[in-house]
Order: sequence, then C-alpha cells, then structure tokens
Amino acid sequence: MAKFEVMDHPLIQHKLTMIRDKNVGTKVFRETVREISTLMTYEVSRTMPLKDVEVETPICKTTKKSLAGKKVAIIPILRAGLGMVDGITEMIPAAKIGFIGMYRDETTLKPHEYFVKLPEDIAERQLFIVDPMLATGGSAVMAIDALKKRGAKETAMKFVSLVAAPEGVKAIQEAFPDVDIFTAALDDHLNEDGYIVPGLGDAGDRLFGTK
Ligand SMILES: O=P(O)(O)OC[C@H]1O[C@H](OP(=O)(O)OP(=O)(O)O)[C@H](O)[C@@H]1O
Ligand SMILES: O=c1cc[nH]c(=O)[nH]1
Ligand SMILES: [Mg+2]
Repeated sequence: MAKFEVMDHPLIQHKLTMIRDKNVGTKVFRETVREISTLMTYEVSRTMPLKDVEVETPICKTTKKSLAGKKVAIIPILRAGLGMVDGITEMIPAAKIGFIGMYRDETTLKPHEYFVKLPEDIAERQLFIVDPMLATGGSAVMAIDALKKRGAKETAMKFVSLVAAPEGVKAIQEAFPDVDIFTAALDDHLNEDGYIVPGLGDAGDRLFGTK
C-alpha cells in the first residue's frame, strides 16, 4: 500500500482553518489555497530522488546533492485544482502542467470528464495530481484512470488535496493502491449532497467567485 499522509503542520492547520470560514472572500481564499499548496510541496516532494553533483564553491570543489532523474508534472483537476498550481510551481518552477477538466453531477455525484491536455512524456514524470477536495473520490479515480490510460505509472502518482473525506481516501486506495495520497485534513464524512463535513464548501465556487 502506498503512502497516506495528513499534513498537519501548525501553519497548514492554521491557514486551512482560516479558509473554512464561510465569511472569507475570494481574494483571501485564493491566496491562502496557494500558500497551503506551497507548504504542502515540501512534504510531497520529500522522496524526490537526488544525485551527486560536483560544485566549486568560492573555497573548494565539493560533491553535493542535486535533484535527479524524474521530472515533475502537476496535473490540476479543473476547475478547483487550478488554485493549487501556482503554489507548487513556486517551489518546482520547471514542472510541466497538464489539465484534466471534470465536473461532478450535482444529483448523481458522478464525475464527467470534459477536457484532457497532458505533457507528452507523462510516463517518465512524477505526477502531482492536485484538487483541493477529495469527497466521494469519483473525480480522483476517474482522473487517475485517465492518466493511466495515457501511459502514466501508478507508482509515480501523488494525489494532493486540502480536505479529504474518508470515503474518498478509501476509493483511491481500493482502485489504485500504489498512488500516494497527501491531504492537509481528513474530515468526518460526506453529507447527503456529497459535500465534505465540516469541509469548506464548494472549493471551485469559492476560488473563482461563482455559485
Ligand atoms: O470526490 P468527488 O465526489 O468526485 O468530489 C470532488 C470534486 O468536486 C469538486 O469539483 P466540481 O465538480 O465542483 O468542479 P469545479 O472544480 O469546476 O467546481 C472538487 O474540486 C473535486 O474535483
Ligand atoms: O465538499 C465538497 C465536495 C466536493 N466538492 C467541493 O468543492 N466540496
Ligand atoms: Mg465545484
């Protein structure tokens, strides 16, 4: 079984609590999602492979570590995943970015895919699939499936969310046991409308000011 990690660093908890508040407006919500994503990148990238490189300091030559091999692609699930991209590219500026457009039917809660545009070499990259909300897990499972069908490796995938429901974590783990899952919070359950409780509401609407 791959990794499942709740990243409960105090700064992350503090910022996430701020944006759970329904009175927080679009500007602060967007800025804070970006900040949390940057903080999460430290931990999500912890296992990135390193190689030895020679470097000449002003004092002497030495051998030190540098990132090796596998490059990163960030794959936001549209729309809400877009809110996490800038925070991650702040730390990994050379990452390529692919897009999977998906919306969840409000009645059936089933995901519908409407757009896919990926870097050509996803099979050779570590993939950070990002979406602030992991609810039933339907969207995440469909996105991972879309990536696998295009050659991406399950062991190279990390799913990164801000708020997850136990149902969503279970859905990914059952369908794709080799995908690592990182979340800033594991909440209680889903309500009858499929929203995470306590959650933070509809992340896409709060990020983009829609209803
Ligand atoms: O785990 P699930 O039950 O599939 O729900 C989670 C999905 O729902 C939200 O997207 P939404 O459909 O609201 O689209 P949006 O990002 O365009 O708002 C959210 O950003 C996830 O993609
Ligand atoms: O709580 C939820 C569940 C799905 N999508 C959201 O944006 N929020
Ligand atoms: Mg939405």
